[in-house]
Amino acid sequence: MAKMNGAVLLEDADPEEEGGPPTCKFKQSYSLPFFRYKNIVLAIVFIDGIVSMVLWLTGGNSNYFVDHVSYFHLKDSVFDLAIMAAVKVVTFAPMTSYLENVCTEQIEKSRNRSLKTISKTLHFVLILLSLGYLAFSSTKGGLILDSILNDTDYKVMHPTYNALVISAASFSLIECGMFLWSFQAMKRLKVIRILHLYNEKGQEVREDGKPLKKKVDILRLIKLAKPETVLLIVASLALLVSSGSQMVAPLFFGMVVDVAQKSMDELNRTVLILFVIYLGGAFFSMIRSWLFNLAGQRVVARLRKQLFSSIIKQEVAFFDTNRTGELCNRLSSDTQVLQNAVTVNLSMLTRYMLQMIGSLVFMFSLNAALTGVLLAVVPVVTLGAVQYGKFVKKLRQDFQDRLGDAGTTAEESISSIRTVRTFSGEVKASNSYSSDIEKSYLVGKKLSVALGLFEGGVGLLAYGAVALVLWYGGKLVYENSQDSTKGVTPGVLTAFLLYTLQVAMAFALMSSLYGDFMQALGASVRIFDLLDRQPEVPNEDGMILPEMDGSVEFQDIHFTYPSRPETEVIKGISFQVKPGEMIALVGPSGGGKSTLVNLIERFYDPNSGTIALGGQDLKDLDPCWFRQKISMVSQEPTLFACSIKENITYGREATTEEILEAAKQANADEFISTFDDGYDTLVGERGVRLSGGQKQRIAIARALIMNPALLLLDEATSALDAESEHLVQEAIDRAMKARTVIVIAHRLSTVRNASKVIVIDKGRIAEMGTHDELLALNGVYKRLVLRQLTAGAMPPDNDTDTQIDKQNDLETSSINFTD
Ligand SMILES: Nc1ncnc2c1ncn2[C@@H]1O[C@H](COP(=O)(O)OP(=O)(O)OP(=O)(O)O)[C@@H](O)[C@H]1O
Repeated sequence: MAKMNGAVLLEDADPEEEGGPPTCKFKQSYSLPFFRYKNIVLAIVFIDGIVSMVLWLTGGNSNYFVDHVSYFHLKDSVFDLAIMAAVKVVTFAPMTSYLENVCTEQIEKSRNRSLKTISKTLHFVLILLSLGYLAFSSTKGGLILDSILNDTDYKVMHPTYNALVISAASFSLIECGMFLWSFQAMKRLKVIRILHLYNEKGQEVREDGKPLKKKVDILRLIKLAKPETVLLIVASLALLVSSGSQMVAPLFFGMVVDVAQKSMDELNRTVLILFVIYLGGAFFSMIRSWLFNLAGQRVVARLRKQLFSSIIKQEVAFFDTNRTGELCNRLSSDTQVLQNAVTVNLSMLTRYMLQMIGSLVFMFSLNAALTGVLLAVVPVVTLGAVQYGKFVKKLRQDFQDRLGDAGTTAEESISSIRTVRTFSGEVKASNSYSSDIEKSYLVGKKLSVALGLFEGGVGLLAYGAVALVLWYGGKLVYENSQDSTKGVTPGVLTAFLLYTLQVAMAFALMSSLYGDFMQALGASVRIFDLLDRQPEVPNEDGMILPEMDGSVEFQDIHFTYPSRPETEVIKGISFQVKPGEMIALVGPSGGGKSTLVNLIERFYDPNSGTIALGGQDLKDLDPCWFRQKISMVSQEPTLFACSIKENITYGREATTEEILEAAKQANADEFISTFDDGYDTLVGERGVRLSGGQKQRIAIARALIMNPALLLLDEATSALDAESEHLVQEAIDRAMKARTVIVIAHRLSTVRNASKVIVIDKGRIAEMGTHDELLALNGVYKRLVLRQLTAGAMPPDNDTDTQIDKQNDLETSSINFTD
């Protein structure tokens, strides 16, 4: 058994033993909650030790102390009790800890005899010891009490010594009770222990395998601002000065009230000082606010950059399960919440705390009794605010989540505006967004009431305190007017009231900051989760081959999409593509052709089997490097919202000549030249300002400029008009020359030219061979061809060859090899 930071790892536990861990695909470990028997006992024993020592050391005078040690007497000395408390700490604390360890181990190895014996002995010794301490302290207490009552010569001890005797007896009684209960408490360990599950990457997961949300890490949250330390130090100094001015100002305010009754000169001087204090305060407030906000902006900019690079590095499967809108929300609103939390809110918190503490110090110095009246209400307000704050935090979190959902819905509709328009989906989209917003509004409504009650409640209590102070202060001013040695002057009361207002305001604002902090803590969990996430498929590191010939080999590949783990999509596929070959993948829709292409790009890793590229296992190669050697042209290429030139050079930097050459090869130069801005023409979001055929030709140019060793091609099925299709096809044919090509084929001409045709059906290779060989097989391939040729009707077998011959004349026409 191994132990780590209080957590007991059970993965090594002996499976022979009864009570061993249940078989589970995750690694398991247990930890114990903090509030448990052992820690309570330790707390009691330590408090006993500290209280006894303090009572002993602070009682009597030094002679008394020496007398007690050197001339020990059971009824006159308490030295023995102090030593007893110390001995308790050094015996009970390690023994109880050891007992807990033994009993935890016993849960897994309940038949282990030696563990049983050790735990029984420990229980027994602890009970015996505690009974002994109880007997001693109570006997001593009884004897002293008897002497006080009946022995007239008995010299009563110092009060703290008497307190020590009472405390020793009481603590011994509590400890004895605790140890008598230890059998039961240790049995409960099995029930109270917390199970932790870890996946193979060491991430803590829930039972369903999903990663467990990490707890809030406040220290890490604050560390975000570490690079701004200098800025924050200067800002904090400014904060100190501005808070200082705020703290002394009421004092001078009070003085003004008092001196106004005496002399005009003094009044002028005091008001001038007050003015200078306010001026200085305003200047430093400005510096404070500027620097804290600046630090906040820098933190959030850095955080956003880090977060985006973490998101963009994630494996493709991550984006199958995480919605774009949700991720964008993390980037925009969650980071915004954090910006305020780690800088501005932190500064406000410090400011209000300083304001509160400073004001209270001044208030005490002005009048302790008045301050006492004020402080009587503070704990009530604090407790109420904290409890209510928790409730508000939950509501805020809920509100933020629902708002996030609405944002995602809006993003989806706006980014797919063409589809929305085509299907007249505006009303549907609006309804869907409205319904999401309605849900967030319902929570928002509750939140508004809760916030209102929160602020109102805290305000009522705070200003109630002010009213109380005013009444009591008024009484003191009245007393002062009757007898100048009593009570306080009106100036002191004024200053005091201002301080009270300051404390009340600081307190109320601090409680509203509490809500903001809670919101930031919630956001930080989500942000840190994303920041820490390691992509399952790495993007860098690995071998770089001296040369890449573009050959590909699949060996018994099985694959399941992580977002749909119950369906195996590829079921044991093996094939080889030699350098320079052109392989056509054909088969019914949903058979798994695109999935094979995704696997070559290592968008996903197969469940089993190996894929070799250039003769080397794909997993050993540097993904960044090999992806440079592969180009992919899909049916519906995505362009970025920048210029044509920038789109063509997306994969690598290129000279103007290279760009022109690639565009010419891709039959794109001609139409680009007709645009006013030529290669600098902006293509719009996802290339919306271009036609389908134009987009495809730019995508081909983008692929060609990489001069790939392996070209992955998903032929366009139809969508294009004849002229456009011809231009695209010509570009594709040119692109396919002199390199290894794997094409998801939809055209008979492509298939006929292929070195090998692989028919993929339901995740398996149904047939493999040349066009002619497959036709001769008279199987799936032939049926696919014929179904297309005869518009779905199956012709009689003897007509087949004639029809194929006819079709061969129409080599350039498009064939859809789908069901
Ligand atoms: N990202 C994904 N997550 C989960 N399942 C997926 C994903 N992409 C594809 N699939 C499923 O995998 C199976 C194979 O899909 P694939 O796209 O490879 O088929 P295909 O042969 O290329 O089809 P088509 O010719 O229609 O493009 C389908 O059942 C599909 O639903």
